Amino acid sequence: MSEAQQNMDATFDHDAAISARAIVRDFEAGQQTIRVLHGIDLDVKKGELTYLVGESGSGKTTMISIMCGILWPTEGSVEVFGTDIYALSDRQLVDFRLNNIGFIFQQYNLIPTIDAASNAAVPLIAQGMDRLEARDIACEMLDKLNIGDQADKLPKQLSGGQQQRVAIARALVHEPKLVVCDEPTAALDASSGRRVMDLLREVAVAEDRACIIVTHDNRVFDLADRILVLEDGRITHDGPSMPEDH
Ligand SMILES: Nc1ncnc2c1ncn2[C@@H]1O[C@H](COP(=O)(O)OP(=O)(O)OP(=O)(O)O)[C@@H](O)[C@H]1O
Repeated sequence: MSEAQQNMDATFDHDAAISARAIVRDFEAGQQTIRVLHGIDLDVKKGELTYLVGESGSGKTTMISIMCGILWPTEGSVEVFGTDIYALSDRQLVDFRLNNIGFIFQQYNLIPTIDAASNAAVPLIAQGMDRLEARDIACEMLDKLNIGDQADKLPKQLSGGQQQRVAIARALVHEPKLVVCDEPTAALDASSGRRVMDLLREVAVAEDRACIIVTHDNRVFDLADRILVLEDGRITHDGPSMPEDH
């Protein structure tokens, strides 16, 4: 192990759900290189609902994409449940994500040709579960999200908020240890938004699990255990509630 690797290793919090160190991310824009993240150190603790909050363009989506193994950092390292994810092979990383992480993104990415229950069952089927058994479990999750009666409908027959709840069911159905969400309540009214956050807490937060949520939604800020504020690619606040000047 190199000296640099040893230094990096010493600084990881191996007991965290996510431990990110010195994360830099650059994007090429024409002739220019734009630095979007400026050396972020960040731990997401098990048993907590953590929010990542910040203005549009501050780097939130970039940061969570790096933390869950779908966007390589330009510099830095990320451990998820003690595994250095960018040291894995591509195949190992795909398997790691499938078995450990549930995603809820701004675009719901539902498969248009299959119904809501089959969409929600996708992670279980990918893990090898029998289709009918997977569908039953998916229907239970749709019920918890108050859209059990929409199970047989295609995505295009659902409203935006209903499609979002199918995407949420798909993220939670295989009970992943880490749930990563980008604006999960954006398309929902206030009471549905709080219900989703309650469900995320119920399913995604436990002694050995964690959930990190990017949100602008000040209607649900009081439901977080911990709030991180990102400004221009740097963490400027880390505490149990929003800073007073926001
Ligand atoms: N693939 C890309 N190529 C070039 N620039 C990018 C790329 N992805 C993101 N950016 C830039 O990086 C910056 C941060 O983007 P990011 O989506 O992470 O912000 P955000 O805080 O999630 O914003 P929002 O709240 O609007 O979703 C923006 O200036 C964006 O234009």
